Amino acid sequence: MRFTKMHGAGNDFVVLDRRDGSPLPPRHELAHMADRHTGIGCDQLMILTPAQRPGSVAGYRIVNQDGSDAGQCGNGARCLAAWLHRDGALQREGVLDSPAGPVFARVLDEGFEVSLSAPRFDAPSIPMTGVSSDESGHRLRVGDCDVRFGAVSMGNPHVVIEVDEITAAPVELAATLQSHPAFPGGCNVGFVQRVTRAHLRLRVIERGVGETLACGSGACAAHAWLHHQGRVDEHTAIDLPGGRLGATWAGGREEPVRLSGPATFVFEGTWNS
Ligand SMILES: N[C@H](CCC[C@H](N)C(=O)O)C(=O)O
Repeated sequence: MRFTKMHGAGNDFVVLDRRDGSPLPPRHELAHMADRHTGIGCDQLMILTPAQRPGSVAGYRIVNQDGSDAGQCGNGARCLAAWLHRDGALQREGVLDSPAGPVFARVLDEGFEVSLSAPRFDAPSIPMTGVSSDESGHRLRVGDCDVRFGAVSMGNPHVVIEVDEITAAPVELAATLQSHPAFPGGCNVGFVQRVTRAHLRLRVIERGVGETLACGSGACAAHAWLHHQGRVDEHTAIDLPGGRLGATWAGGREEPVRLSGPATFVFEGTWNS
């Protein structure tokens, strides 16, 4: 089975081409491919599938390192745009059918951009239940801590916790939040430091993976949440441990969040199943 290893700001992927509609390998085999010790190693497998809508370039599915499905993956979508561009299937721009709906992909002079869905902040969209909320956000008791956070669906669930200093973020809270009954589908947990109205620092502990070097939908969620609170401008540069991403959203209810950044080819290979 041919595969391509890629990364976007250190968030790494195994890309499989199933645009011919052939069946996917079983889930345990996908998790084996993602394993960093006994497999190829990646945060997510990005699987190209046949287009679902007339005019779309391709569809895709996302499988986390632990074999679970995800509804969206911003950096993975950017890497697929780069893959399809190299393949000749995507010229300057085109639509990809993601599990969360259409994603508009664009080749930039430097890097690749995708327009993910409009952010959703309501509890059922996350999904999230049993938390106390006011206009400044949500709160949840986790052990001795009163955790205040934002919640955003980017097609996948994100908790956004603002911290004063990213190096001192209480990342150990993430595991408890991820398995908390308040989030029946689990969640990705981002810790964000607002440096200025146009510059953020972010770390994301991903559902189904652990801490990643970057998370595109997490970057969009952090930007959208802070913009929703009136605390950042329309565009932010977001520094993650693996590199810089850009997020753009001016607050329109149906306006997609745009995510830009690098998409890099690492190697091609054959997996012997
Ligand atoms: N790395 C991805 C997110 C994967 C999402 C996944 N961990 C989940 O929602 O379960 C990104 O760039 O958006």
